[in-house]
Amino acid sequence: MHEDTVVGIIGGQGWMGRSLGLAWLEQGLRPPERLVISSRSGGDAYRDWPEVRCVQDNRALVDLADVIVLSVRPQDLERVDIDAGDKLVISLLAMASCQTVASRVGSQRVVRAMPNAAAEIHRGYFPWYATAQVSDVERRLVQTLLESCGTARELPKESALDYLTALSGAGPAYPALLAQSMLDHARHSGIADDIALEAVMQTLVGGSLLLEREGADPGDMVERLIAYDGTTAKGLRAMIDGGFNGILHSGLEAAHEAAKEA
Ligand SMILES: NC(=O)C1=CN([C@@H]2O[C@H](COP(=O)(O)OP(=O)(O)OC[C@H]3O[C@@H](n4cnc5c(N)ncnc54)[C@H](O)[C@@H]3O)[C@@H](O)[C@H]2O)C=CC1
Ligand SMILES: O=C(O)[C@@H]1CCC=N1
Repeated sequence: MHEDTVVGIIGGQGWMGRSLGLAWLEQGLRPPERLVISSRSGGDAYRDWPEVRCVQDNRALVDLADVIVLSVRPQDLERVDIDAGDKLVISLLAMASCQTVASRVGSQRVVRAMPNAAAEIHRGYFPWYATAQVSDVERRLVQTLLESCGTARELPKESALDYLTALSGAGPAYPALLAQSMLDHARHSGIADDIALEAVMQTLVGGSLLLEREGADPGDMVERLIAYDGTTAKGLRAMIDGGFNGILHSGLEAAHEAAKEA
């Protein structure tokens, strides 16, 4: 990335926009004077970076920026009235294809990326797809900008992004649902709230870190614990026989359907 490159984030005070913007500042990827933020809702996410330019007018942002990140809710896209010309536009929007974004912003150099909530702690997952007009140099820039908040991966086909919106885009919600269900059961089993919460959180975080370190197929761990044939196996068999996979898959399917552009 050229040292003079100015990056603008439309919606930069929002959850994903500020996750990226602050990561770039904290990691030195962009000096504050090379970052421009616009947001309809105001906000003070950049209060510690006074040289960051916060503007109200998206057209002013487009004039100032070389690369434009679009980080508004899908339903707000139609109100983003800009002409990005031949500039690179990186869209974080769910349910909005590259073609839809290109038609809206007036540039054919579009990247569509699908972040997730863990971007906030730089453990996100960013699959992304670029239109043919995006150059190799720009693709390297995109990869650098996105992996500031976790893991980023360029996809060969845009079509996978609808499914990944459901799988990884929404994904951080699934451990939260699992934790909530485990907590409910622990409390109904007479475990004190503080112990129940500590047990659930340590178990889910520790178990995830163990999976990450093992690096193996998670199914191997499931099979290994079933083969161990202890109390864990009794629980796993009851969950699997009780329809766990079917319920999870139906949820992923519902989210996938919702992610498809209308
Ligand atoms: N939050 C998440 O976990 C994920 C979000 N996404 C996508 O990221 C995008 C941003 O989502 P969030 O950051 O969660 O939303 P958010 O609601 O936190 O932030 C959106 C920001 O855009 C601003 N905005 C709206 N219209 C505007 C306009 N015309 N001009 C300038 N700013 C405007 C709002 O004021 C707000 O600050 C969405 O398209 C969403 O689908 C994708 C995956 C995960
Ligand atoms: O829930 C949503 O609509 C956004 C897009 C995928 C994850 N969060």
